[in-house]
Amino acid sequence: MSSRVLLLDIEGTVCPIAFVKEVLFPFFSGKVPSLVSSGEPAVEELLTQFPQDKQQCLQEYILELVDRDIKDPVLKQLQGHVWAQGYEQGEIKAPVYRDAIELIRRGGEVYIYSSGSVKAQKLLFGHVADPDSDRRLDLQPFIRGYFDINTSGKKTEAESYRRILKDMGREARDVLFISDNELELDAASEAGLNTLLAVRPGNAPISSNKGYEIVKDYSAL
Ligand SMILES: CSCCC(=O)C(=O)COP(=O)(O)O
Ligand SMILES: [Mg+2]
Repeated sequence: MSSRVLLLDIEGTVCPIAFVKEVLFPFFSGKVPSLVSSGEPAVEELLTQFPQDKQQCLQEYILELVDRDIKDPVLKQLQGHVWAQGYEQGEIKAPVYRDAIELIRRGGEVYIYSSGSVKAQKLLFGHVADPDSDRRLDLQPFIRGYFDINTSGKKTEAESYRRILKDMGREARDVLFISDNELELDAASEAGLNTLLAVRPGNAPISSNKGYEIVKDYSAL
């Protein structure tokens, strides 16, 4: 398995779901009032992409998207913009699992595919909490490429994985996709990728009837 190209999900696969739901999302939600009134051109440009009938109640609309964990491409870009401040000011560090850090550092071909924007992904892997000190680790040099719902489409659609393979210039049989989400594995399998179901502490219970091979520890990969 070590020669395979790896395509890794983030939330529930390389870091705990709680980091996204209890740290990143609340950090963003707390900044929404100042975000919508910031007048920053880049932010304004994104806000205008939300539906016309939501323009009068943008704050409530954005907070509802976050609460319902809607994978909206505009929301994901706004989140990346806000999280940048948190990472750069040292308020946020990403608790990537120790065995995921080792897997990524091992020097194989590693790609990331997350609903979080490419900008948010680069921030996360550039600001990883060192499990052995209070320093931060930068894993970006070990990652070949990043894919998100803007670059490649929804993670639950096979076509998205076909686009990713084309961008990587790889055959499906050479790529191993690891995710905690069986719907994502369904789509990746339909596109012909190899798959593993990540089972980590804090993940939602898995449905027992799909039969995906499970991985609980990445040290054997
Ligand atoms: C780039 S970290 C933020 C992750 C995020 O916003 C999210 O919605 C989680 O999606 P994933 O596809 O990584 O499960
Ligand atoms: Mg996930």
